[in-house]
Amino acid sequence: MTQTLVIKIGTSSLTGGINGRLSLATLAQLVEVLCQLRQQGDRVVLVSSGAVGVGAARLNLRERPRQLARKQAVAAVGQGHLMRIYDDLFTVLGQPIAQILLTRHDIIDRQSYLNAYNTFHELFDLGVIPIVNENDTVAVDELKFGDNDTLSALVASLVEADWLFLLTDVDRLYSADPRYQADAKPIDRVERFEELDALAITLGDRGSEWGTGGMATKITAAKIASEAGVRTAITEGKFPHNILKILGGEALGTQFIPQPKTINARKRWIARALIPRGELWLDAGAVEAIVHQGRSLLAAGITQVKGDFQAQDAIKLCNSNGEEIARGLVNYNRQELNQIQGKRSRDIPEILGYEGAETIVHRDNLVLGIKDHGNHS
Ligand SMILES: Nc1ncnc2c1ncn2[C@@H]1O[C@H](COP(=O)(O)OP(=O)(O)O)[C@@H](O)[C@H]1O
Ligand SMILES: N[C@@H](CCC(=O)OP(=O)(O)O)C(=O)O
Repeated sequence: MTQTLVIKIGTSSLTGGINGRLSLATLAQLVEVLCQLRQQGDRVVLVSSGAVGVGAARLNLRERPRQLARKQAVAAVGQGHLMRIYDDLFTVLGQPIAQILLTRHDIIDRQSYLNAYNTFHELFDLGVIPIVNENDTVAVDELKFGDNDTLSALVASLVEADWLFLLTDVDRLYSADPRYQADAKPIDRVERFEELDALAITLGDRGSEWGTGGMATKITAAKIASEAGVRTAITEGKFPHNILKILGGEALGTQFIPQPKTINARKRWIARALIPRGELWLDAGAVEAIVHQGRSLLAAGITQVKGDFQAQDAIKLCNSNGEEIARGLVNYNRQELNQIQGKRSRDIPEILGYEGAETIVHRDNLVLGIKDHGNHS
């Protein structure tokens, strides 16, 4: 059976050894495994970090640059170098590759998102392995993925992958960072994310010296992927053959069981690809109408408006305690909502002086049961 596989390799696995230089053995084995999967007929996407790390090594920098402009410049050096190495290795095995650099903005913009979808599918048809990274050189600070774990999960959701592999420098998730707690317990399988909350895992906020996200961003990625029906495995990048073993059914690494897909691709994009720009707090009647009766949100049930947003931005819908109960695309901007919150729909044209949408968030643009990810600490 043909499968779609997204494999993400972190900086910590790509660069090892002396002075953070590229770990050639790992790269060569990874390339071999990916070519094997391609030859079996699978569709393969590689999400590769390393632009900043490789750029820094190329420029003989001793530590990861912190300042944005410097990081962007170093990434520009590293990305080209990294692709050249990938192209050399894949060419040895006759495998064509492509470079796809994405920014958060490309994912937020529906048209760019759909274009990216079409490009991935054309590349699959052509038998190419796309290699994805964040377009670090142009990404603006407040609109960055920052770590490639989240990016890889959004790519897995976009291409409707069967599997997401997160290759890192530990063999699996533990109850605590194994670098500091020798007795940390390994976690092999996660059926439901509530189990992780119950285990009270400690993840830290930063990974190894060159990595960015640590385990917290990997869990967030696994949640996003799982919601999109994608099975996720965290495993050690040093042993790329583990990918084949896991696909063959071996219980290696930490494997996250996907949830049944309950929302369509467009609603997944609203819920996870977009960044909410504001909040609408609702009274009990409005909560009941949207949660239990599947209705659109009308102005009458809005009690508070927060944030600064434009029409068609994503916003959070919250109950009277401020807990998020849904997310959606809003039909009015902040100033308009200040005027019409709590008002009857039929009075809106007179208040605003023009005919607007009847609903504030239409039910086709509304996603229920949303929880903010990444609340592990
Ligand atoms: N609970 C945990 N289980 C496993 N590893 C953890 C945990 N908490 C923190 N870590 C650390 O996360 C690191 C991997 O993250 P990171 O360096 O960002 O990797 P990558 O570059 O692969 O994204 C590991 O080296 C490990 O020390
Ligand atoms: N886009 C960045 C990724 C940053 C990064 O280090 O990510 P990761 O190693 O996956 O935690 C790069 O290529 O350097």
